Amino acid sequence: MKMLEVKNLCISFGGLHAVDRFDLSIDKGQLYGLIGPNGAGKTTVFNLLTGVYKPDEGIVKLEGKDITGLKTTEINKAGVARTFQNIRLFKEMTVLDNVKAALHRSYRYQTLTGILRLPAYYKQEKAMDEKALELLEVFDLAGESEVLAGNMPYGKQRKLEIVRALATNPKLLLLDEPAAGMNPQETGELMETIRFVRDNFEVTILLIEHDMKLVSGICEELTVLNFGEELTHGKTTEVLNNPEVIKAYLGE
Ligand SMILES: Nc1ncnc2c1ncn2[C@@H]1O[C@H](COP(=O)(O)OP(=O)(O)OP(=O)(O)O)[C@@H](O)[C@H]1O
Repeated sequence: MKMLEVKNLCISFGGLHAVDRFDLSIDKGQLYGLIGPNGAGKTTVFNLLTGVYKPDEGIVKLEGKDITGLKTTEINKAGVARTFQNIRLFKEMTVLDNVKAALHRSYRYQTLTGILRLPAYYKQEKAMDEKALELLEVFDLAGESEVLAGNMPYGKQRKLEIVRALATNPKLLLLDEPAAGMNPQETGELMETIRFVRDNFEVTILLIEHDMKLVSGICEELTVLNFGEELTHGKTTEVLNNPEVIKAYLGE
């Protein structure tokens, strides 16, 4: 069974077909790329997959389960997590608390337990501390657990975003331009991190990226969007050598 199966996804804003008859099929454990020129509709696809927008038409299935049109929280619960083009961290909170905020979704105590600070509350807080630190250790961020997220270097903030997404225990991780604003060294480290995540967290990854070095370095297959429609899809090297794709990027 496919991890993600998208058929005939469509959404228009006014007269603009932002995403038009879009199909996507991703196997479990794949590292898949969604590329295309600026304004092609890539982020809109992510917004449709995560329930930010409801599609006008089409169907989205996660491991065979229809998740089309569900709310963002329901889709996250079903196993889809994402990061954003612009970093969205709680910059005034510590690195540890950022991860704990994401974990809260899976560790739910009764409101009263929290308000009255009953023993169950402390037990769960401790469990969350341990889980968050464990995750941070895996990503070599445990040493900075008490640092304010906004004070960390850019590359580490991006890494923390991925940790926060993983804290929700996803089957499918969507990364929106994870290398945006990174220097070549940070991008190189990010590629290692993404591969590591795929191999060690049993997660399937779909990423949007403009950095072709990253795309060709880690994506096994690609779909190219152009003006809201699929231009082509297939193995990464074949797609990147396709004259139509080169033309779309050069804007000829
Ligand atoms: N909420 C909205 N209302 C109106 N138009 C929108 C909305 N969201 C996206 N669009 C339009 O849909 C088109 C696709 O935008 P989108 O952000 O998905 O492109 P993209 O491929 O992610 O671009 P980039 O690579 O520059 O991030 C654009 O023309 C954009 O202006």
